[in-house]
Amino acid sequence: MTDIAKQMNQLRETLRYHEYQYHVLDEPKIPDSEYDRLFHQLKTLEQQYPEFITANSPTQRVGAKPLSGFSQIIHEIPMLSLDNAFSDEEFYAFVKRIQDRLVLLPETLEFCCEPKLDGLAVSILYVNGVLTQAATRGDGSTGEDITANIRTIRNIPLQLLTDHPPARLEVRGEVFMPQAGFEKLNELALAKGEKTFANPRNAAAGSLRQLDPKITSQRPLMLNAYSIGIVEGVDLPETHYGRLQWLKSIGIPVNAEIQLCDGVENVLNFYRTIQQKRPTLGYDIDGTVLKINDIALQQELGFISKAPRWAIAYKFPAQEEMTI
Ligand SMILES: NC(=O)n1nc(-c2ccco2)nc1N
Repeated sequence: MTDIAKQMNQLRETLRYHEYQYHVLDEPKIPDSEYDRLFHQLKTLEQQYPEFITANSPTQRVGAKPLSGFSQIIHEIPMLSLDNAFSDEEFYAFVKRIQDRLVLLPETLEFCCEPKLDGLAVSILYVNGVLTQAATRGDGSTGEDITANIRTIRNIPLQLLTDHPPARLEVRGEVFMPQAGFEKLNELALAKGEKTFANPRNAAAGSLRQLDPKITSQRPLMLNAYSIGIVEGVDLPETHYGRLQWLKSIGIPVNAEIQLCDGVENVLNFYRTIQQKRPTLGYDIDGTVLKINDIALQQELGFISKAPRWAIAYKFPAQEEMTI
């Protein structure tokens, strides 16, 4: 490989490292200006030596041309929906159903507790560590191919940060728009006499459904992963929390509020703590998702038709609708 090509690959690795530090660990090691300088340096070299451009270079996030439409993708593993609870009593009933079903009941039940992000569920497939395909949840069995738009989301890595990537890894998570970005987008739209969005969830959905990736690329979208679908060629941790930590270690952003809670009272404390923090999070949530942490127990409990027996969305009381 020529020295130029080596220099370009080195720049790509450096940029990927700093993207990880900034977007996943929230611990930037360099100022944005230095990142922009490195990015511009790589962009310039790629313009001078286009033969050395790689598909997953950090400069290749925005697709060339708009699509004429979205093709359909069938989910190999259906994307499940969640049963809801709206009170402590309904959560207790959910736990009792679990206790009644488990053959060997552990002393206490450990839950992985997560904020329930109010965005759009997506599925992102990495083949040998490279972002290859992405789809909306759709009806749970079939979704729309939004690969070109997902590639433009800055905190989603175009390739996994590991020397031993799994043959296939499907990351499932929520794409959302932070409130600050939503307000700025609506101000811009108002100033340009364009339509505004009623709420960040609609703004995220509208941005992901753009046929032109250049438009999506200008929208302040983020992903937080919350589960794994297809996985081949790697031994995963045996707990849900352990799997989320593993995703984070290979470059996938995971929500910072996620906690392990042992026993029902600690789970309810988490619910109330997140409810209190809700106005300060900077993004919309509509409750929490409380999951049995042990994978073997999840598998023993299985699903009722589409929803899992091992997880429940405990929602907050409806807020008065926002008026724009
Ligand atoms: N929306 C959201 O934040 N979700 N959704 C799940 C989920 C849906 C199905 C299994 O897990 N988990 C979280 N944190």
